[in-house]
Amino acid sequence: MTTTETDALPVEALPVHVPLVTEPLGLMGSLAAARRNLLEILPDLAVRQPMVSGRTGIRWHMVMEPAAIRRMLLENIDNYPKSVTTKNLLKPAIGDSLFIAEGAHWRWQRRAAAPAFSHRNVSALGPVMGMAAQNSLDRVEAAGKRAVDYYEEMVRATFEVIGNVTFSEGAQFDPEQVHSAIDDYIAAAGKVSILDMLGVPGWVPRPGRLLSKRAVGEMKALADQSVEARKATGPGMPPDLLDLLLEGEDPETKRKMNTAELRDNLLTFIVAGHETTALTLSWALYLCAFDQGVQDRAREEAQAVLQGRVAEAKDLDSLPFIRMIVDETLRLYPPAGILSRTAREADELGGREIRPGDTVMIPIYALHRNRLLWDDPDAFRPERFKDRKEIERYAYLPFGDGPRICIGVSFAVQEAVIILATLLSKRRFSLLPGKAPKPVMILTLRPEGGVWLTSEPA
Ligand code: HEM
Repeated sequence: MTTTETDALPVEALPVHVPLVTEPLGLMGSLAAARRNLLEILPDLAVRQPMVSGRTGIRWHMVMEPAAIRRMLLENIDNYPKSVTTKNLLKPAIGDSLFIAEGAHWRWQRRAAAPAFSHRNVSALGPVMGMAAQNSLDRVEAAGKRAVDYYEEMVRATFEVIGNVTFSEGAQFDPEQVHSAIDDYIAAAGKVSILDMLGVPGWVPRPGRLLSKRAVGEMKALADQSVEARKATGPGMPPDLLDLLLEGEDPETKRKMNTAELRDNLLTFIVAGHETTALTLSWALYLCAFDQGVQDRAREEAQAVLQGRVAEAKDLDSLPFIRMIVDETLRLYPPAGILSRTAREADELGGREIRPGDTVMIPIYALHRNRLLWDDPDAFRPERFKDRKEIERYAYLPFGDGPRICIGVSFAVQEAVIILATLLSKRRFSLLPGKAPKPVMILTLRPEGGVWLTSEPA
């Protein structure tokens, strides 16, 4: 790692980051780099300029200018549907669900699913999140002084949450099986997407297609079982995500989801929801171990509010510093590191010509570290989020924005704050020397090698 001239801090004072490329890589170089780590194809210019354009088989643009991003995600959204690549990649797994659908088919699904994610309904899921936090704490305490990989631990905790709010207890399903099916799929699909994104022709063989087919079949069968079982048993009290989705109806067209649509959306929530939140949590724990001063302050806040109990949804407003840590973690390590769109018609973004068919990317990782938009962008400073009004809206996009903004924002933030506050109130986390995680992006931005930390009673 090197220091750049605009980094005000010496490199050892900065949490892990990836050196971006300063020389053009060419097609073969890009391919090789992209297979290892998508962040390694990001040009260094992307953190210094408002826009970077190029051609590797197809014309592409990376947009880091807030006004141009606003145009893509809001004002001229119809011109920038999710890229063909994203759709081809995800459709076999999650059908034409909320994440992928466009136009009227997207709108009615969004309206039908929205109530399930309202503040009131998400708050009611607090106890499920608290239980997962307690179970995670129990495992961490049982490990004693032994180092634990918190990436794996957090995947386990968030999968417990999403599993409990979507799958019926009656359905014969094994969480480990669903999880490994999703993991296999993502691993295989990630390799495919990179080739597609760079415009490599369709005849070049893509690895892993067979594997992903099997994994997809397993996932679908499990989700179908769950929907049918819940239809038979009826809703629980309070209703969980699956109950609310079963009840969900588009207020305009009165349309309700059939079993296949329910299943596809359920899988969407599982795929979109659990690993992203686990990544946020594991990177947050890494950052707290990296900066013990921040960790101490967070612990004081958590202990004062929780008084020895597990965090609940109602505590969220009383845990502002923990929330700032979550926000700053999502800035430094946004789980969805790159959003990709395909231009439908000619347009202009940031003064540049956009042609129909161009790939237009918002590299969130680079946007969040752009020198024109952030002070000391590579430094970990939760305080920047003290006053949210100070943050330029289209410069900070961990959840996207506009009509297609993540439907699960409050779900994810509530879950992350509950689990982080509970863990920090009871344990002190420290880095394991020589085991720094490396930010690697395939589909999501993961800590390669895991987040290995030791912990002791706080
Ligand atoms: C920290 C955790 C999360 C992050 C960082 C995240 C990030 C994102 C981003 C960036 C998008 C927009 C993608 C685009 O515009 O191309 C998105 C959309 C979406 N997310 Fe999340 N997400 C998280 C958690 C969740 C959870 C917990 C759920 C559900 C339980 C969820 C469900 C969805 C769905 C369904 C969409 C598509 C919405 C639409 O197009 O109408 N996400 N997410």
